[in-house]
Amino acid sequence: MSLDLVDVTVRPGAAPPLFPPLCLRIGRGEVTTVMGPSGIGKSTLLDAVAGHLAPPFRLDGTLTLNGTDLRRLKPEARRIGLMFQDAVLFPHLSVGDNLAFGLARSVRGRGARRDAVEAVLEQAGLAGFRDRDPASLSGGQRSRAALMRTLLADPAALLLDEPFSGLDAGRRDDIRRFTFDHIRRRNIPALLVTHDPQDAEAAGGAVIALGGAGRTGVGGAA
Ligand SMILES: Nc1ncnc2c1ncn2[C@@H]1O[C@H](COP(=O)(O)OP(=O)(O)OP(=O)(O)O)[C@@H](O)[C@H]1O
Repeated sequence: MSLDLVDVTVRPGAAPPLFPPLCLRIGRGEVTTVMGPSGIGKSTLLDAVAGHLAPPFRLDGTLTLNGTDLRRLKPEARRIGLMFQDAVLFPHLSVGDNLAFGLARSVRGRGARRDAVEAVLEQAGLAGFRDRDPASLSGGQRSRAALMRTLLADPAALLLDEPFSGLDAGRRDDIRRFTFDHIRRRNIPALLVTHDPQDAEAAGGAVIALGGAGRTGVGGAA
């Protein structure tokens, strides 16, 4: 059970690929970090995995999640959670309704949905915040709520694009630990894009430098 990339790269139309073919195997509960210079295509790689690649970009290579060919699936069928910098909560919904918005459709019934939201609020240290306006939360509280909203959708893998860079230094350590603990607890593979070596270190998994010469890769698929 893993997220596997075999000889994956992205081409803008007929132009050369943005980066040399990448091979990665990310096991359950593991976080692999992708680093590299600005413009090399890190965010575009995440778009490709999530299924949001827009023209003129084209994907080359093989992408599988737990053995399923992701390229055959529409984005919404891939069960991939996304977490970005400056996570945004819907301003017109309460914190609890924001989280319920992410809740997997498999959780049915008002009581069950409310219980699921209460449980993650508690895990996120946000017990009692259900009816609060998102604008009344600190940056760190908002980040935790946004991560929980993503996890409530019960993703089979998680993609993180500079998720901690909008946070002040004091908060960053807490949110990092919280995020990586949750990925391990959920036992899902995660792919992290960052410029911050401390993120890579805290992630604790393989670190890939995108944009070096030749084929790039780690893990069983390399
Ligand atoms: N229409 C296009 N045709 C050709 N190249 C394009 C087109 N649109 C974007 N690009 C290039 O594709 C690359 C996409 O970069 P991307 O945002 O994925 O990089 P990144 O590594 O995430 O950068 P950063 O670290 O700055 O966020 C850039 O080099 C950009 O110039």
